[in-house]
Amino acid sequence: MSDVPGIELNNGTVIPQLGFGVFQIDPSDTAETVLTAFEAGYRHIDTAQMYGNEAEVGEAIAKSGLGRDELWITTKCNNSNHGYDDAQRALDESLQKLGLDAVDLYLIHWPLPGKDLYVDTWKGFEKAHQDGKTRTIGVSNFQPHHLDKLLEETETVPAINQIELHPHMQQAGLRSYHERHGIRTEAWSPIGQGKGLLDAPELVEIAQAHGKSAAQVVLRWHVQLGNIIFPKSVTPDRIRENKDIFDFELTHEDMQKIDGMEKAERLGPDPDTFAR
Ligand SMILES: NC(=O)C1=CN([C@@H]2O[C@H](COP(=O)(O)OP(=O)(O)OC[C@H]3O[C@@H](n4cnc5c(N)ncnc54)[C@H](OP(=O)(O)O)[C@@H]3O)[C@@H](O)[C@H]2O)C=CC1
Ligand SMILES: O=C1CO[C@H](CO)[C@@H](O)[C@@H]1O
Repeated sequence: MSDVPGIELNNGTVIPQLGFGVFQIDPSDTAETVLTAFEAGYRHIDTAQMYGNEAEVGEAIAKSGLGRDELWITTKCNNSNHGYDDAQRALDESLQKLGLDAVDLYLIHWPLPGKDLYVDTWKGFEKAHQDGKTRTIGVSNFQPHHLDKLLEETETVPAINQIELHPHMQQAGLRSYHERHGIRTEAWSPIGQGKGLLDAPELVEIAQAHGKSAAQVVLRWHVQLGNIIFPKSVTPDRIRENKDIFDFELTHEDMQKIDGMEKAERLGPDPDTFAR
């Protein structure tokens, strides 16, 4: 039995709240690193066509001996593949690389203001879902105005919006939009990419009080907020450490202290201008 809680989505499927992210893992290290994550008990992998390591994630899945129904695999449609037909072709390519008949979650990686094709792309996603190539469809880096347009012009409410979210970029407005519309929040760069954030005195103090690391405290803060997370690491001890977050609880005061760290400071691109 996995100790990772599941979160129910608006289509009734259940996603493991903790997964493993593989952005910036070199393809030559990916299969071994994902196998280390599987050994540590992770069952949810977050990859993307953009990351260039889907084939190696597929290699790890094949080698793991785990049943397909034990795993949650997410991938994302690359920015170069927006549009009704291209999005479906891109998913076919990802499935071939992953060695799967279907993924659990397919995401539009960025809304891409320059192209403004995300409504057509989403209709392609709806078709891919009907065709059984993905169990669930969602978006990433969407702002409320992008979501409004999908809700007005298409049939399916995204199950998930994957957005940059950590103590320095808490996204209160988007999170409450998601709650109002039954969309679950996935937090990318959940520990703020490690450096800097994890030295913050607030986190160090809370970590000492619980006998945990600052990374575990931040990940636990996400869990208690209901966010879905997939920290990345190539370091086996950290891979195990980041999963060891289900045996303690942050107090209301701890949560408030971390809430007070908000700076509205992005580490990644702004979705309203990012157009590549
Ligand atoms: N949809 C989108 O646009 C985006 C999605 N993502 C997704 O989110 C995932 C996670 O985000 P990412 O940007 O990688 O950032 P994370 O917040 O997961 O941080 C990863 C960094 O933190 C370090 N780290 C990991 N664990 C610890 C620890 N316990 N203590 C100290 N340092 C640690 C890692 O180092 P090391 O590896 O050396 O151990 C790495 O440098 C990605 O892999 C990807 O799947 C990310 C960006 C954008
Ligand atoms: O997933 C991703 C990883 O990070 C990149 C740089 O911030 C993003 O562009 C991309 O969306």
